[in-house]
Amino acid sequence: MSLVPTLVDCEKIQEIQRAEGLANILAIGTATPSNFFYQSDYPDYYFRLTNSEHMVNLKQKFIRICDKTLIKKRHFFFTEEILKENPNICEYMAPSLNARHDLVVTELPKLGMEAATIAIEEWGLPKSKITHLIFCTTSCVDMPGADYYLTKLLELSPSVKRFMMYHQACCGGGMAIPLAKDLCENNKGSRVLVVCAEITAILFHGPNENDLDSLVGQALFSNGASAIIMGSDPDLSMEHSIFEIVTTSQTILPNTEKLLTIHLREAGLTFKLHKDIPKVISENIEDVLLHAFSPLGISDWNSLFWIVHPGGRAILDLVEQKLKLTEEKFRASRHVLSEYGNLASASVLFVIEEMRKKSIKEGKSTNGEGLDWGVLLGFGPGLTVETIVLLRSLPVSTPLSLAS
Ligand SMILES: CC(C)(COP(=O)(O)OP(=O)(O)OC[C@H]1O[C@@H](n2cnc3c(N)ncnc32)[C@H](O)[C@@H]1OP(=O)(O)O)[C@@H](O)C(=O)NCCC(=O)NCCSC(=O)/C=C/c1ccc(O)cc1
Repeated sequence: MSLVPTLVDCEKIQEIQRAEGLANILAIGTATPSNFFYQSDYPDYYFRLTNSEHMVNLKQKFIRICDKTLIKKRHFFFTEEILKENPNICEYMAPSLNARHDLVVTELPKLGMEAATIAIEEWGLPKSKITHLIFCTTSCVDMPGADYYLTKLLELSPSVKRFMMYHQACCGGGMAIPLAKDLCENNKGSRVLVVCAEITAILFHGPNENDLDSLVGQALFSNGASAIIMGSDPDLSMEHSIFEIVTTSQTILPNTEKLLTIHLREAGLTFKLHKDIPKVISENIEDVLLHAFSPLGISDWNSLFWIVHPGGRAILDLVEQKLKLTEEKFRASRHVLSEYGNLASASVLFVIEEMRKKSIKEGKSTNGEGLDWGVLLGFGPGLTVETIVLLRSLPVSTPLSLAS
């Protein structure tokens, strides 16, 4: 008798491996370093710390940029003490990659663990049920990676299947969800922990008159971690479904590869943020949405709830104007931008959490501000990638950890 499985057997095996339902978000956690600055105080701190007080005009420009961001505060891992011990990190483009990496590599999994622990606690099931881990960051590159150290810190099973997503920048969160969805839907019973953590110390640079893009970045980026647990076919006697992930898609915008570029150099991450990024995103956004939503017969953008990467105030303003959205549609994204700044890959999960929390607080009928359908948008480097995740928001059920 042959021991080689027949084609029919293989199909059966494949069928058994697949989940029945769509992937769901089952729990969320967020964390930030305790050290933070109010945006209004940041220009004084930044120019003093980098010994740049003599650049009077540039400081005035930085004050104007900070003011226009509509960011209220940002959390940072780097304290004044750490920066003073590492003057090369403050000096514009001085070789400093080793020092940055040595600081970030050990701290990043710890920050990720804080967010993951909150998500696991909310989920309420034993950690041994986590089958996959996706760790996403643009803050360092190392081996073994942050996924490995987080597995050890959380005491997950050594046979958890790990995926490390490096350097996807701001679309990282939006890219991790489609990967987790595929894992959930193709592996019956799997539970995927997604962690996005950023300690953007890797791109902290002193000011320079010839690098205004960097100056804009110094006014935007901040540190934090977010985590979600995803799974298909939730056991509703023990698990809460927050959002169902219906479809995902990704698009490269034409002729945009020079608009947002990020390079790993001896001085850390250097980047170009073209002034036209908000305009180009807004000009393309309707086509991207039509492509994603026309199969569902949805074209009234105000009928959706919106989880948009808070990349910068101007991006939110122009997209909102272009789609003729009412003011409250980007409330959750604007709130996250104001309270935390641009958290790169971790941002969109902060927005999901903010939307869910507010929906519960206001007694809405679904986690998506009382609406059934919504969209998640992430904007990434290039500007070559747009990621869209469609969500069907499920009825509000308050997890125990949020009930008080
Ligand atoms: C809040 C901004 C920065 C300023 O507001 P505004 O309404 O445009 O105001 P202004 O036009 O008056 O600009 C204020 C000043 O800033 C200058 N400026 C205005 N954008 C610029 C500019 N890209 N260049 C260089 N000068 C400028 C502008 O020229 C002006 O200078 P001045 O006339 O002397 O006051 C606004 O432009 C804005 O939100 N821009 C979008 C920012 C943006 O591209 N966000 C990034 C998306 S990508 C991302 O999220 C992640 C990247 C990432 C990267 C690395 C990682 O590790 C992880 C992640």
